[in-house]
Amino acid sequence: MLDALRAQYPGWPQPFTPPPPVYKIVPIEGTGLGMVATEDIAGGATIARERPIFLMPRVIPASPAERRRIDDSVVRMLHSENRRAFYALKNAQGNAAPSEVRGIMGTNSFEAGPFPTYPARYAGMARDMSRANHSCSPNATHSFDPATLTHVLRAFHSIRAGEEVTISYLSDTLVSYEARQEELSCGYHFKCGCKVCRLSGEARMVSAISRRVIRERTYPGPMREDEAAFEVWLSNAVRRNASARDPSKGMSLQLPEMDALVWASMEQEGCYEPGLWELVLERLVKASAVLENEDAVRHYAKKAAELRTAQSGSDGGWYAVAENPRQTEWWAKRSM
Ligand SMILES: C[S@@+](CC[C@H](N)C(=O)[O-])C[C@H]1O[C@@H](n2cnc3c(N)ncnc32)[C@H](O)[C@@H]1O
Repeated sequence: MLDALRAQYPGWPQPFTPPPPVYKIVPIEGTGLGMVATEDIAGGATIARERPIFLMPRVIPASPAERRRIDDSVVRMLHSENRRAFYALKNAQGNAAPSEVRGIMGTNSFEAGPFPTYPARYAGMARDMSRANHSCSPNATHSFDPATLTHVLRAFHSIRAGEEVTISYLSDTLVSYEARQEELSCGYHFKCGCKVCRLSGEARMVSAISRRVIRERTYPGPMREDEAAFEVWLSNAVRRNASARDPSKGMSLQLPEMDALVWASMEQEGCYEPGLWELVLERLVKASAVLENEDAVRHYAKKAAELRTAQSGSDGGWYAVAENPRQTEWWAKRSM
């Protein structure tokens, strides 16, 4: 695996420069320690980049006793500073874990990899990043950069100084309140009191429905329907060219309805479903360009740039669209 990494990333692991600190680790009521922004952080910006204290395959074909010996010897081999940092991390699993090392790993590890030619899933812990608490409406997301062998934390959207930086521990944030609590209670031994879980009555119902709307649009059938609906919207927009431009004729066009609803739900819930948000934003950008609404193109393209950067480290060309709405091929398509 190391040879494959060196072949793919010359000079592996490539050096990296830790970004200037924009957070501090402080006690947060009801959660132990947490990460708080010390200055305003822009959407897509890197909050932290750290090498893991150590990496370990998630699954090792070994008996429980052997696994325990392997875990303990890995931690024993660490540099004393890293060993101290590791044992200082929270063990929320206590006696429910087979050992202290496994309890700390289970509480704090992030996904690491994938590594070329090696399919195993790895877990890595980070001194600061592992202090980030959970929210069902997180403002940051974790990724792993194999080239520099670093964990990276980036902001989904702008975070104000003094705001807590949160990530999601859930395998799926779009499930119900009860299902979310169950996963967090089994895996991390806490009852979530984030702003979404504190909602009650009608507000909780609206949140649940919004999450269901997002979930439903990720299925292949609805995905095809939304793509088809956009084509219909587009041909209507082109057909109604002249009258649609003149609001006095009562023909002003709205953005494609389902895309506008799904995007509003994603923003409200802070759930940017990979594989869906970019399709939705792309259609909203195209539709806004067709309607020659420069501000709307800028707005949606900037959101796409921030999310793409947060999830992958590169904006995918969205900032160029945000800067030059009139240069997109969709601009004024109606009048062509
Ligand atoms: C990875 S640690 C996060 C850092 C931890 N708060 C600390 O003091 O080191 C995960 C643990 O933090 C606590 N925690 C994280 N998010 C929480 C939340 N939303 N509500 C309550 N406790 C939370 C739980 O004890 C959880 O098992």
